[in-house]
Amino acid sequence: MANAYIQDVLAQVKARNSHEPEFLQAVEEVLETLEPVINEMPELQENAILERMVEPERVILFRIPWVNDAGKVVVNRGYRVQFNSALGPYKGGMRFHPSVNLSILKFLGFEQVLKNCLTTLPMGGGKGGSDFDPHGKSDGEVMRFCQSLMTELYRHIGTATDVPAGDIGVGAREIGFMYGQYKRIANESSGILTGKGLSYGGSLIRPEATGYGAVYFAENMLATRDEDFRGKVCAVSGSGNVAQYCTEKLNELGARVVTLSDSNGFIYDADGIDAEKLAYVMELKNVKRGRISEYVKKYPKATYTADQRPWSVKVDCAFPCATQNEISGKEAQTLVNNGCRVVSEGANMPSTPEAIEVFVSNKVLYAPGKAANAGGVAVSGLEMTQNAMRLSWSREEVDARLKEIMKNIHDNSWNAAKQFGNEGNYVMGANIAAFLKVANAMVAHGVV
Ligand SMILES: NC(=O)C1=CN([C@@H]2O[C@H](COP(=O)(O)OP(=O)(O)OC[C@H]3O[C@@H](n4cnc5c(N)ncnc54)[C@H](OP(=O)(O)O)[C@@H]3O)[C@@H](O)[C@H]2O)C=CC1
Ligand SMILES: O=C(O)CCC(=O)C(=O)O
Repeated sequence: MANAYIQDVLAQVKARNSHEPEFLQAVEEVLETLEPVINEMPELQENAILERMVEPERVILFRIPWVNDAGKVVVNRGYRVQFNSALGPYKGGMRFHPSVNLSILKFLGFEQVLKNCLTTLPMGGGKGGSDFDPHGKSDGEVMRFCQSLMTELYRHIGTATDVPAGDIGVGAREIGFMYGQYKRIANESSGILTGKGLSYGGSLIRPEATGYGAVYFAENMLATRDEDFRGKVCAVSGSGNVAQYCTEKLNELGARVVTLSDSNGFIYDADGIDAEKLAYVMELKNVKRGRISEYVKKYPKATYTADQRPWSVKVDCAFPCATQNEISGKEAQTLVNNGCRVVSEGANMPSTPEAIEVFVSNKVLYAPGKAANAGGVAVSGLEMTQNAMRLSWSREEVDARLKEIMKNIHDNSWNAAKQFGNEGNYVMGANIAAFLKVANAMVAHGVV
């Protein structure tokens, strides 16, 4: 990379955040694709736009004391990273997972700013969460934890300030508990969170949106080669919200999904995880809160491989829908060697830099998470719109809007890559399309 301004900023980011590997990875991945625009727009350097974009506007860190079922006081750490509000209120999920730290939330917040911009809806970017692990906790423990978290967080959020949502470990149950506590403290019913239940202001299709969106994006990529999903064999990783609805949509479009996973291993079902098997997985994961290994007891023709990810299986398409850095360079090469030609990221930053290099250099139709998984936050934006209008759209209407948004993100990313001489490179296209819009808004706002 030749551009001196980008190199200077990267060096500063590394010096200042040397203990934050995921954040550095996300920033480096974006900055190294921006050279063509930085070269053409000296005003960006004059306004220190890159320096400002890599620094969160605000980071809130707080303690979350709560009482477990044994009567013991437990203290977790809570965060909200309010990264960039140039385009609208901070918007992004809350993650509950023992691995949560500032590096992970800053990488997610940084990505969220660009992702939200791609949706074309007026949303800034943020992310938050806690090192709390919901696995193995009772509903009562999860409720007390969520109430304690919101008792601090409520003063930092608002419909025009910051609107959190779900992410890993935060689904309908957790959103409900957080919403209830917000309403109680603030004495108001408002669209303060998205991903809410339908009966109290949620949007139809929000639960499905991230998984469906990743498939819609891939459908658009396949269309550039006059192909569709019929008969395609697909690997999906994870077995949570995004993986479940990704599988549902792939089934609907005629593909055969042969894998799912969790943090302990993956299942392989050569016959395909059809609608009936998927309903079993949804009950297993969302209600019983069990492990994916239990699938093979119910469907003995399938196999379970402990401590492995599903990327060794021969597939046409891969949908990483679990977590960051879940595809190494070696695994990417295995996928490509086995004939995989489409990768659409339901998760945030699931491919390592080495894996991205393998996909791009082998001309895989590769959609980075900030483009491919933007459907979730897009429908969150639509939930905010419906809340503001105090009405609800039908399933068909929201799904049609989601499809249109995913097509626009695809086309805008494609066109930006083409304009800057790298046709077919969705990494560069998505980064440039989003960056330019955020940067221009920041220039317009002056030095803030
Ligand atoms: N929900 C949403 O709307 C959006 C989510 N995303 C991203 O999609 C991904 C999945 O989120 P979501 O489905 O909502 O989360 P869920 O909590 O519903 O599911 C997460 C899944 O990923 C697995 N997983 C989590 N951590 C790891 C790990 N370290 N190694 C292997 N597997 C892991 C979980 O397994 P286990 O149960 O063993 O932990 C589980 O199967 C995340 O990257 C998230 O940031 C992106 C956009 C929007
Ligand atoms: O719906 C939202 O606000 C955020 C979803 C999210 O966390 C993400 O896009 O990674």
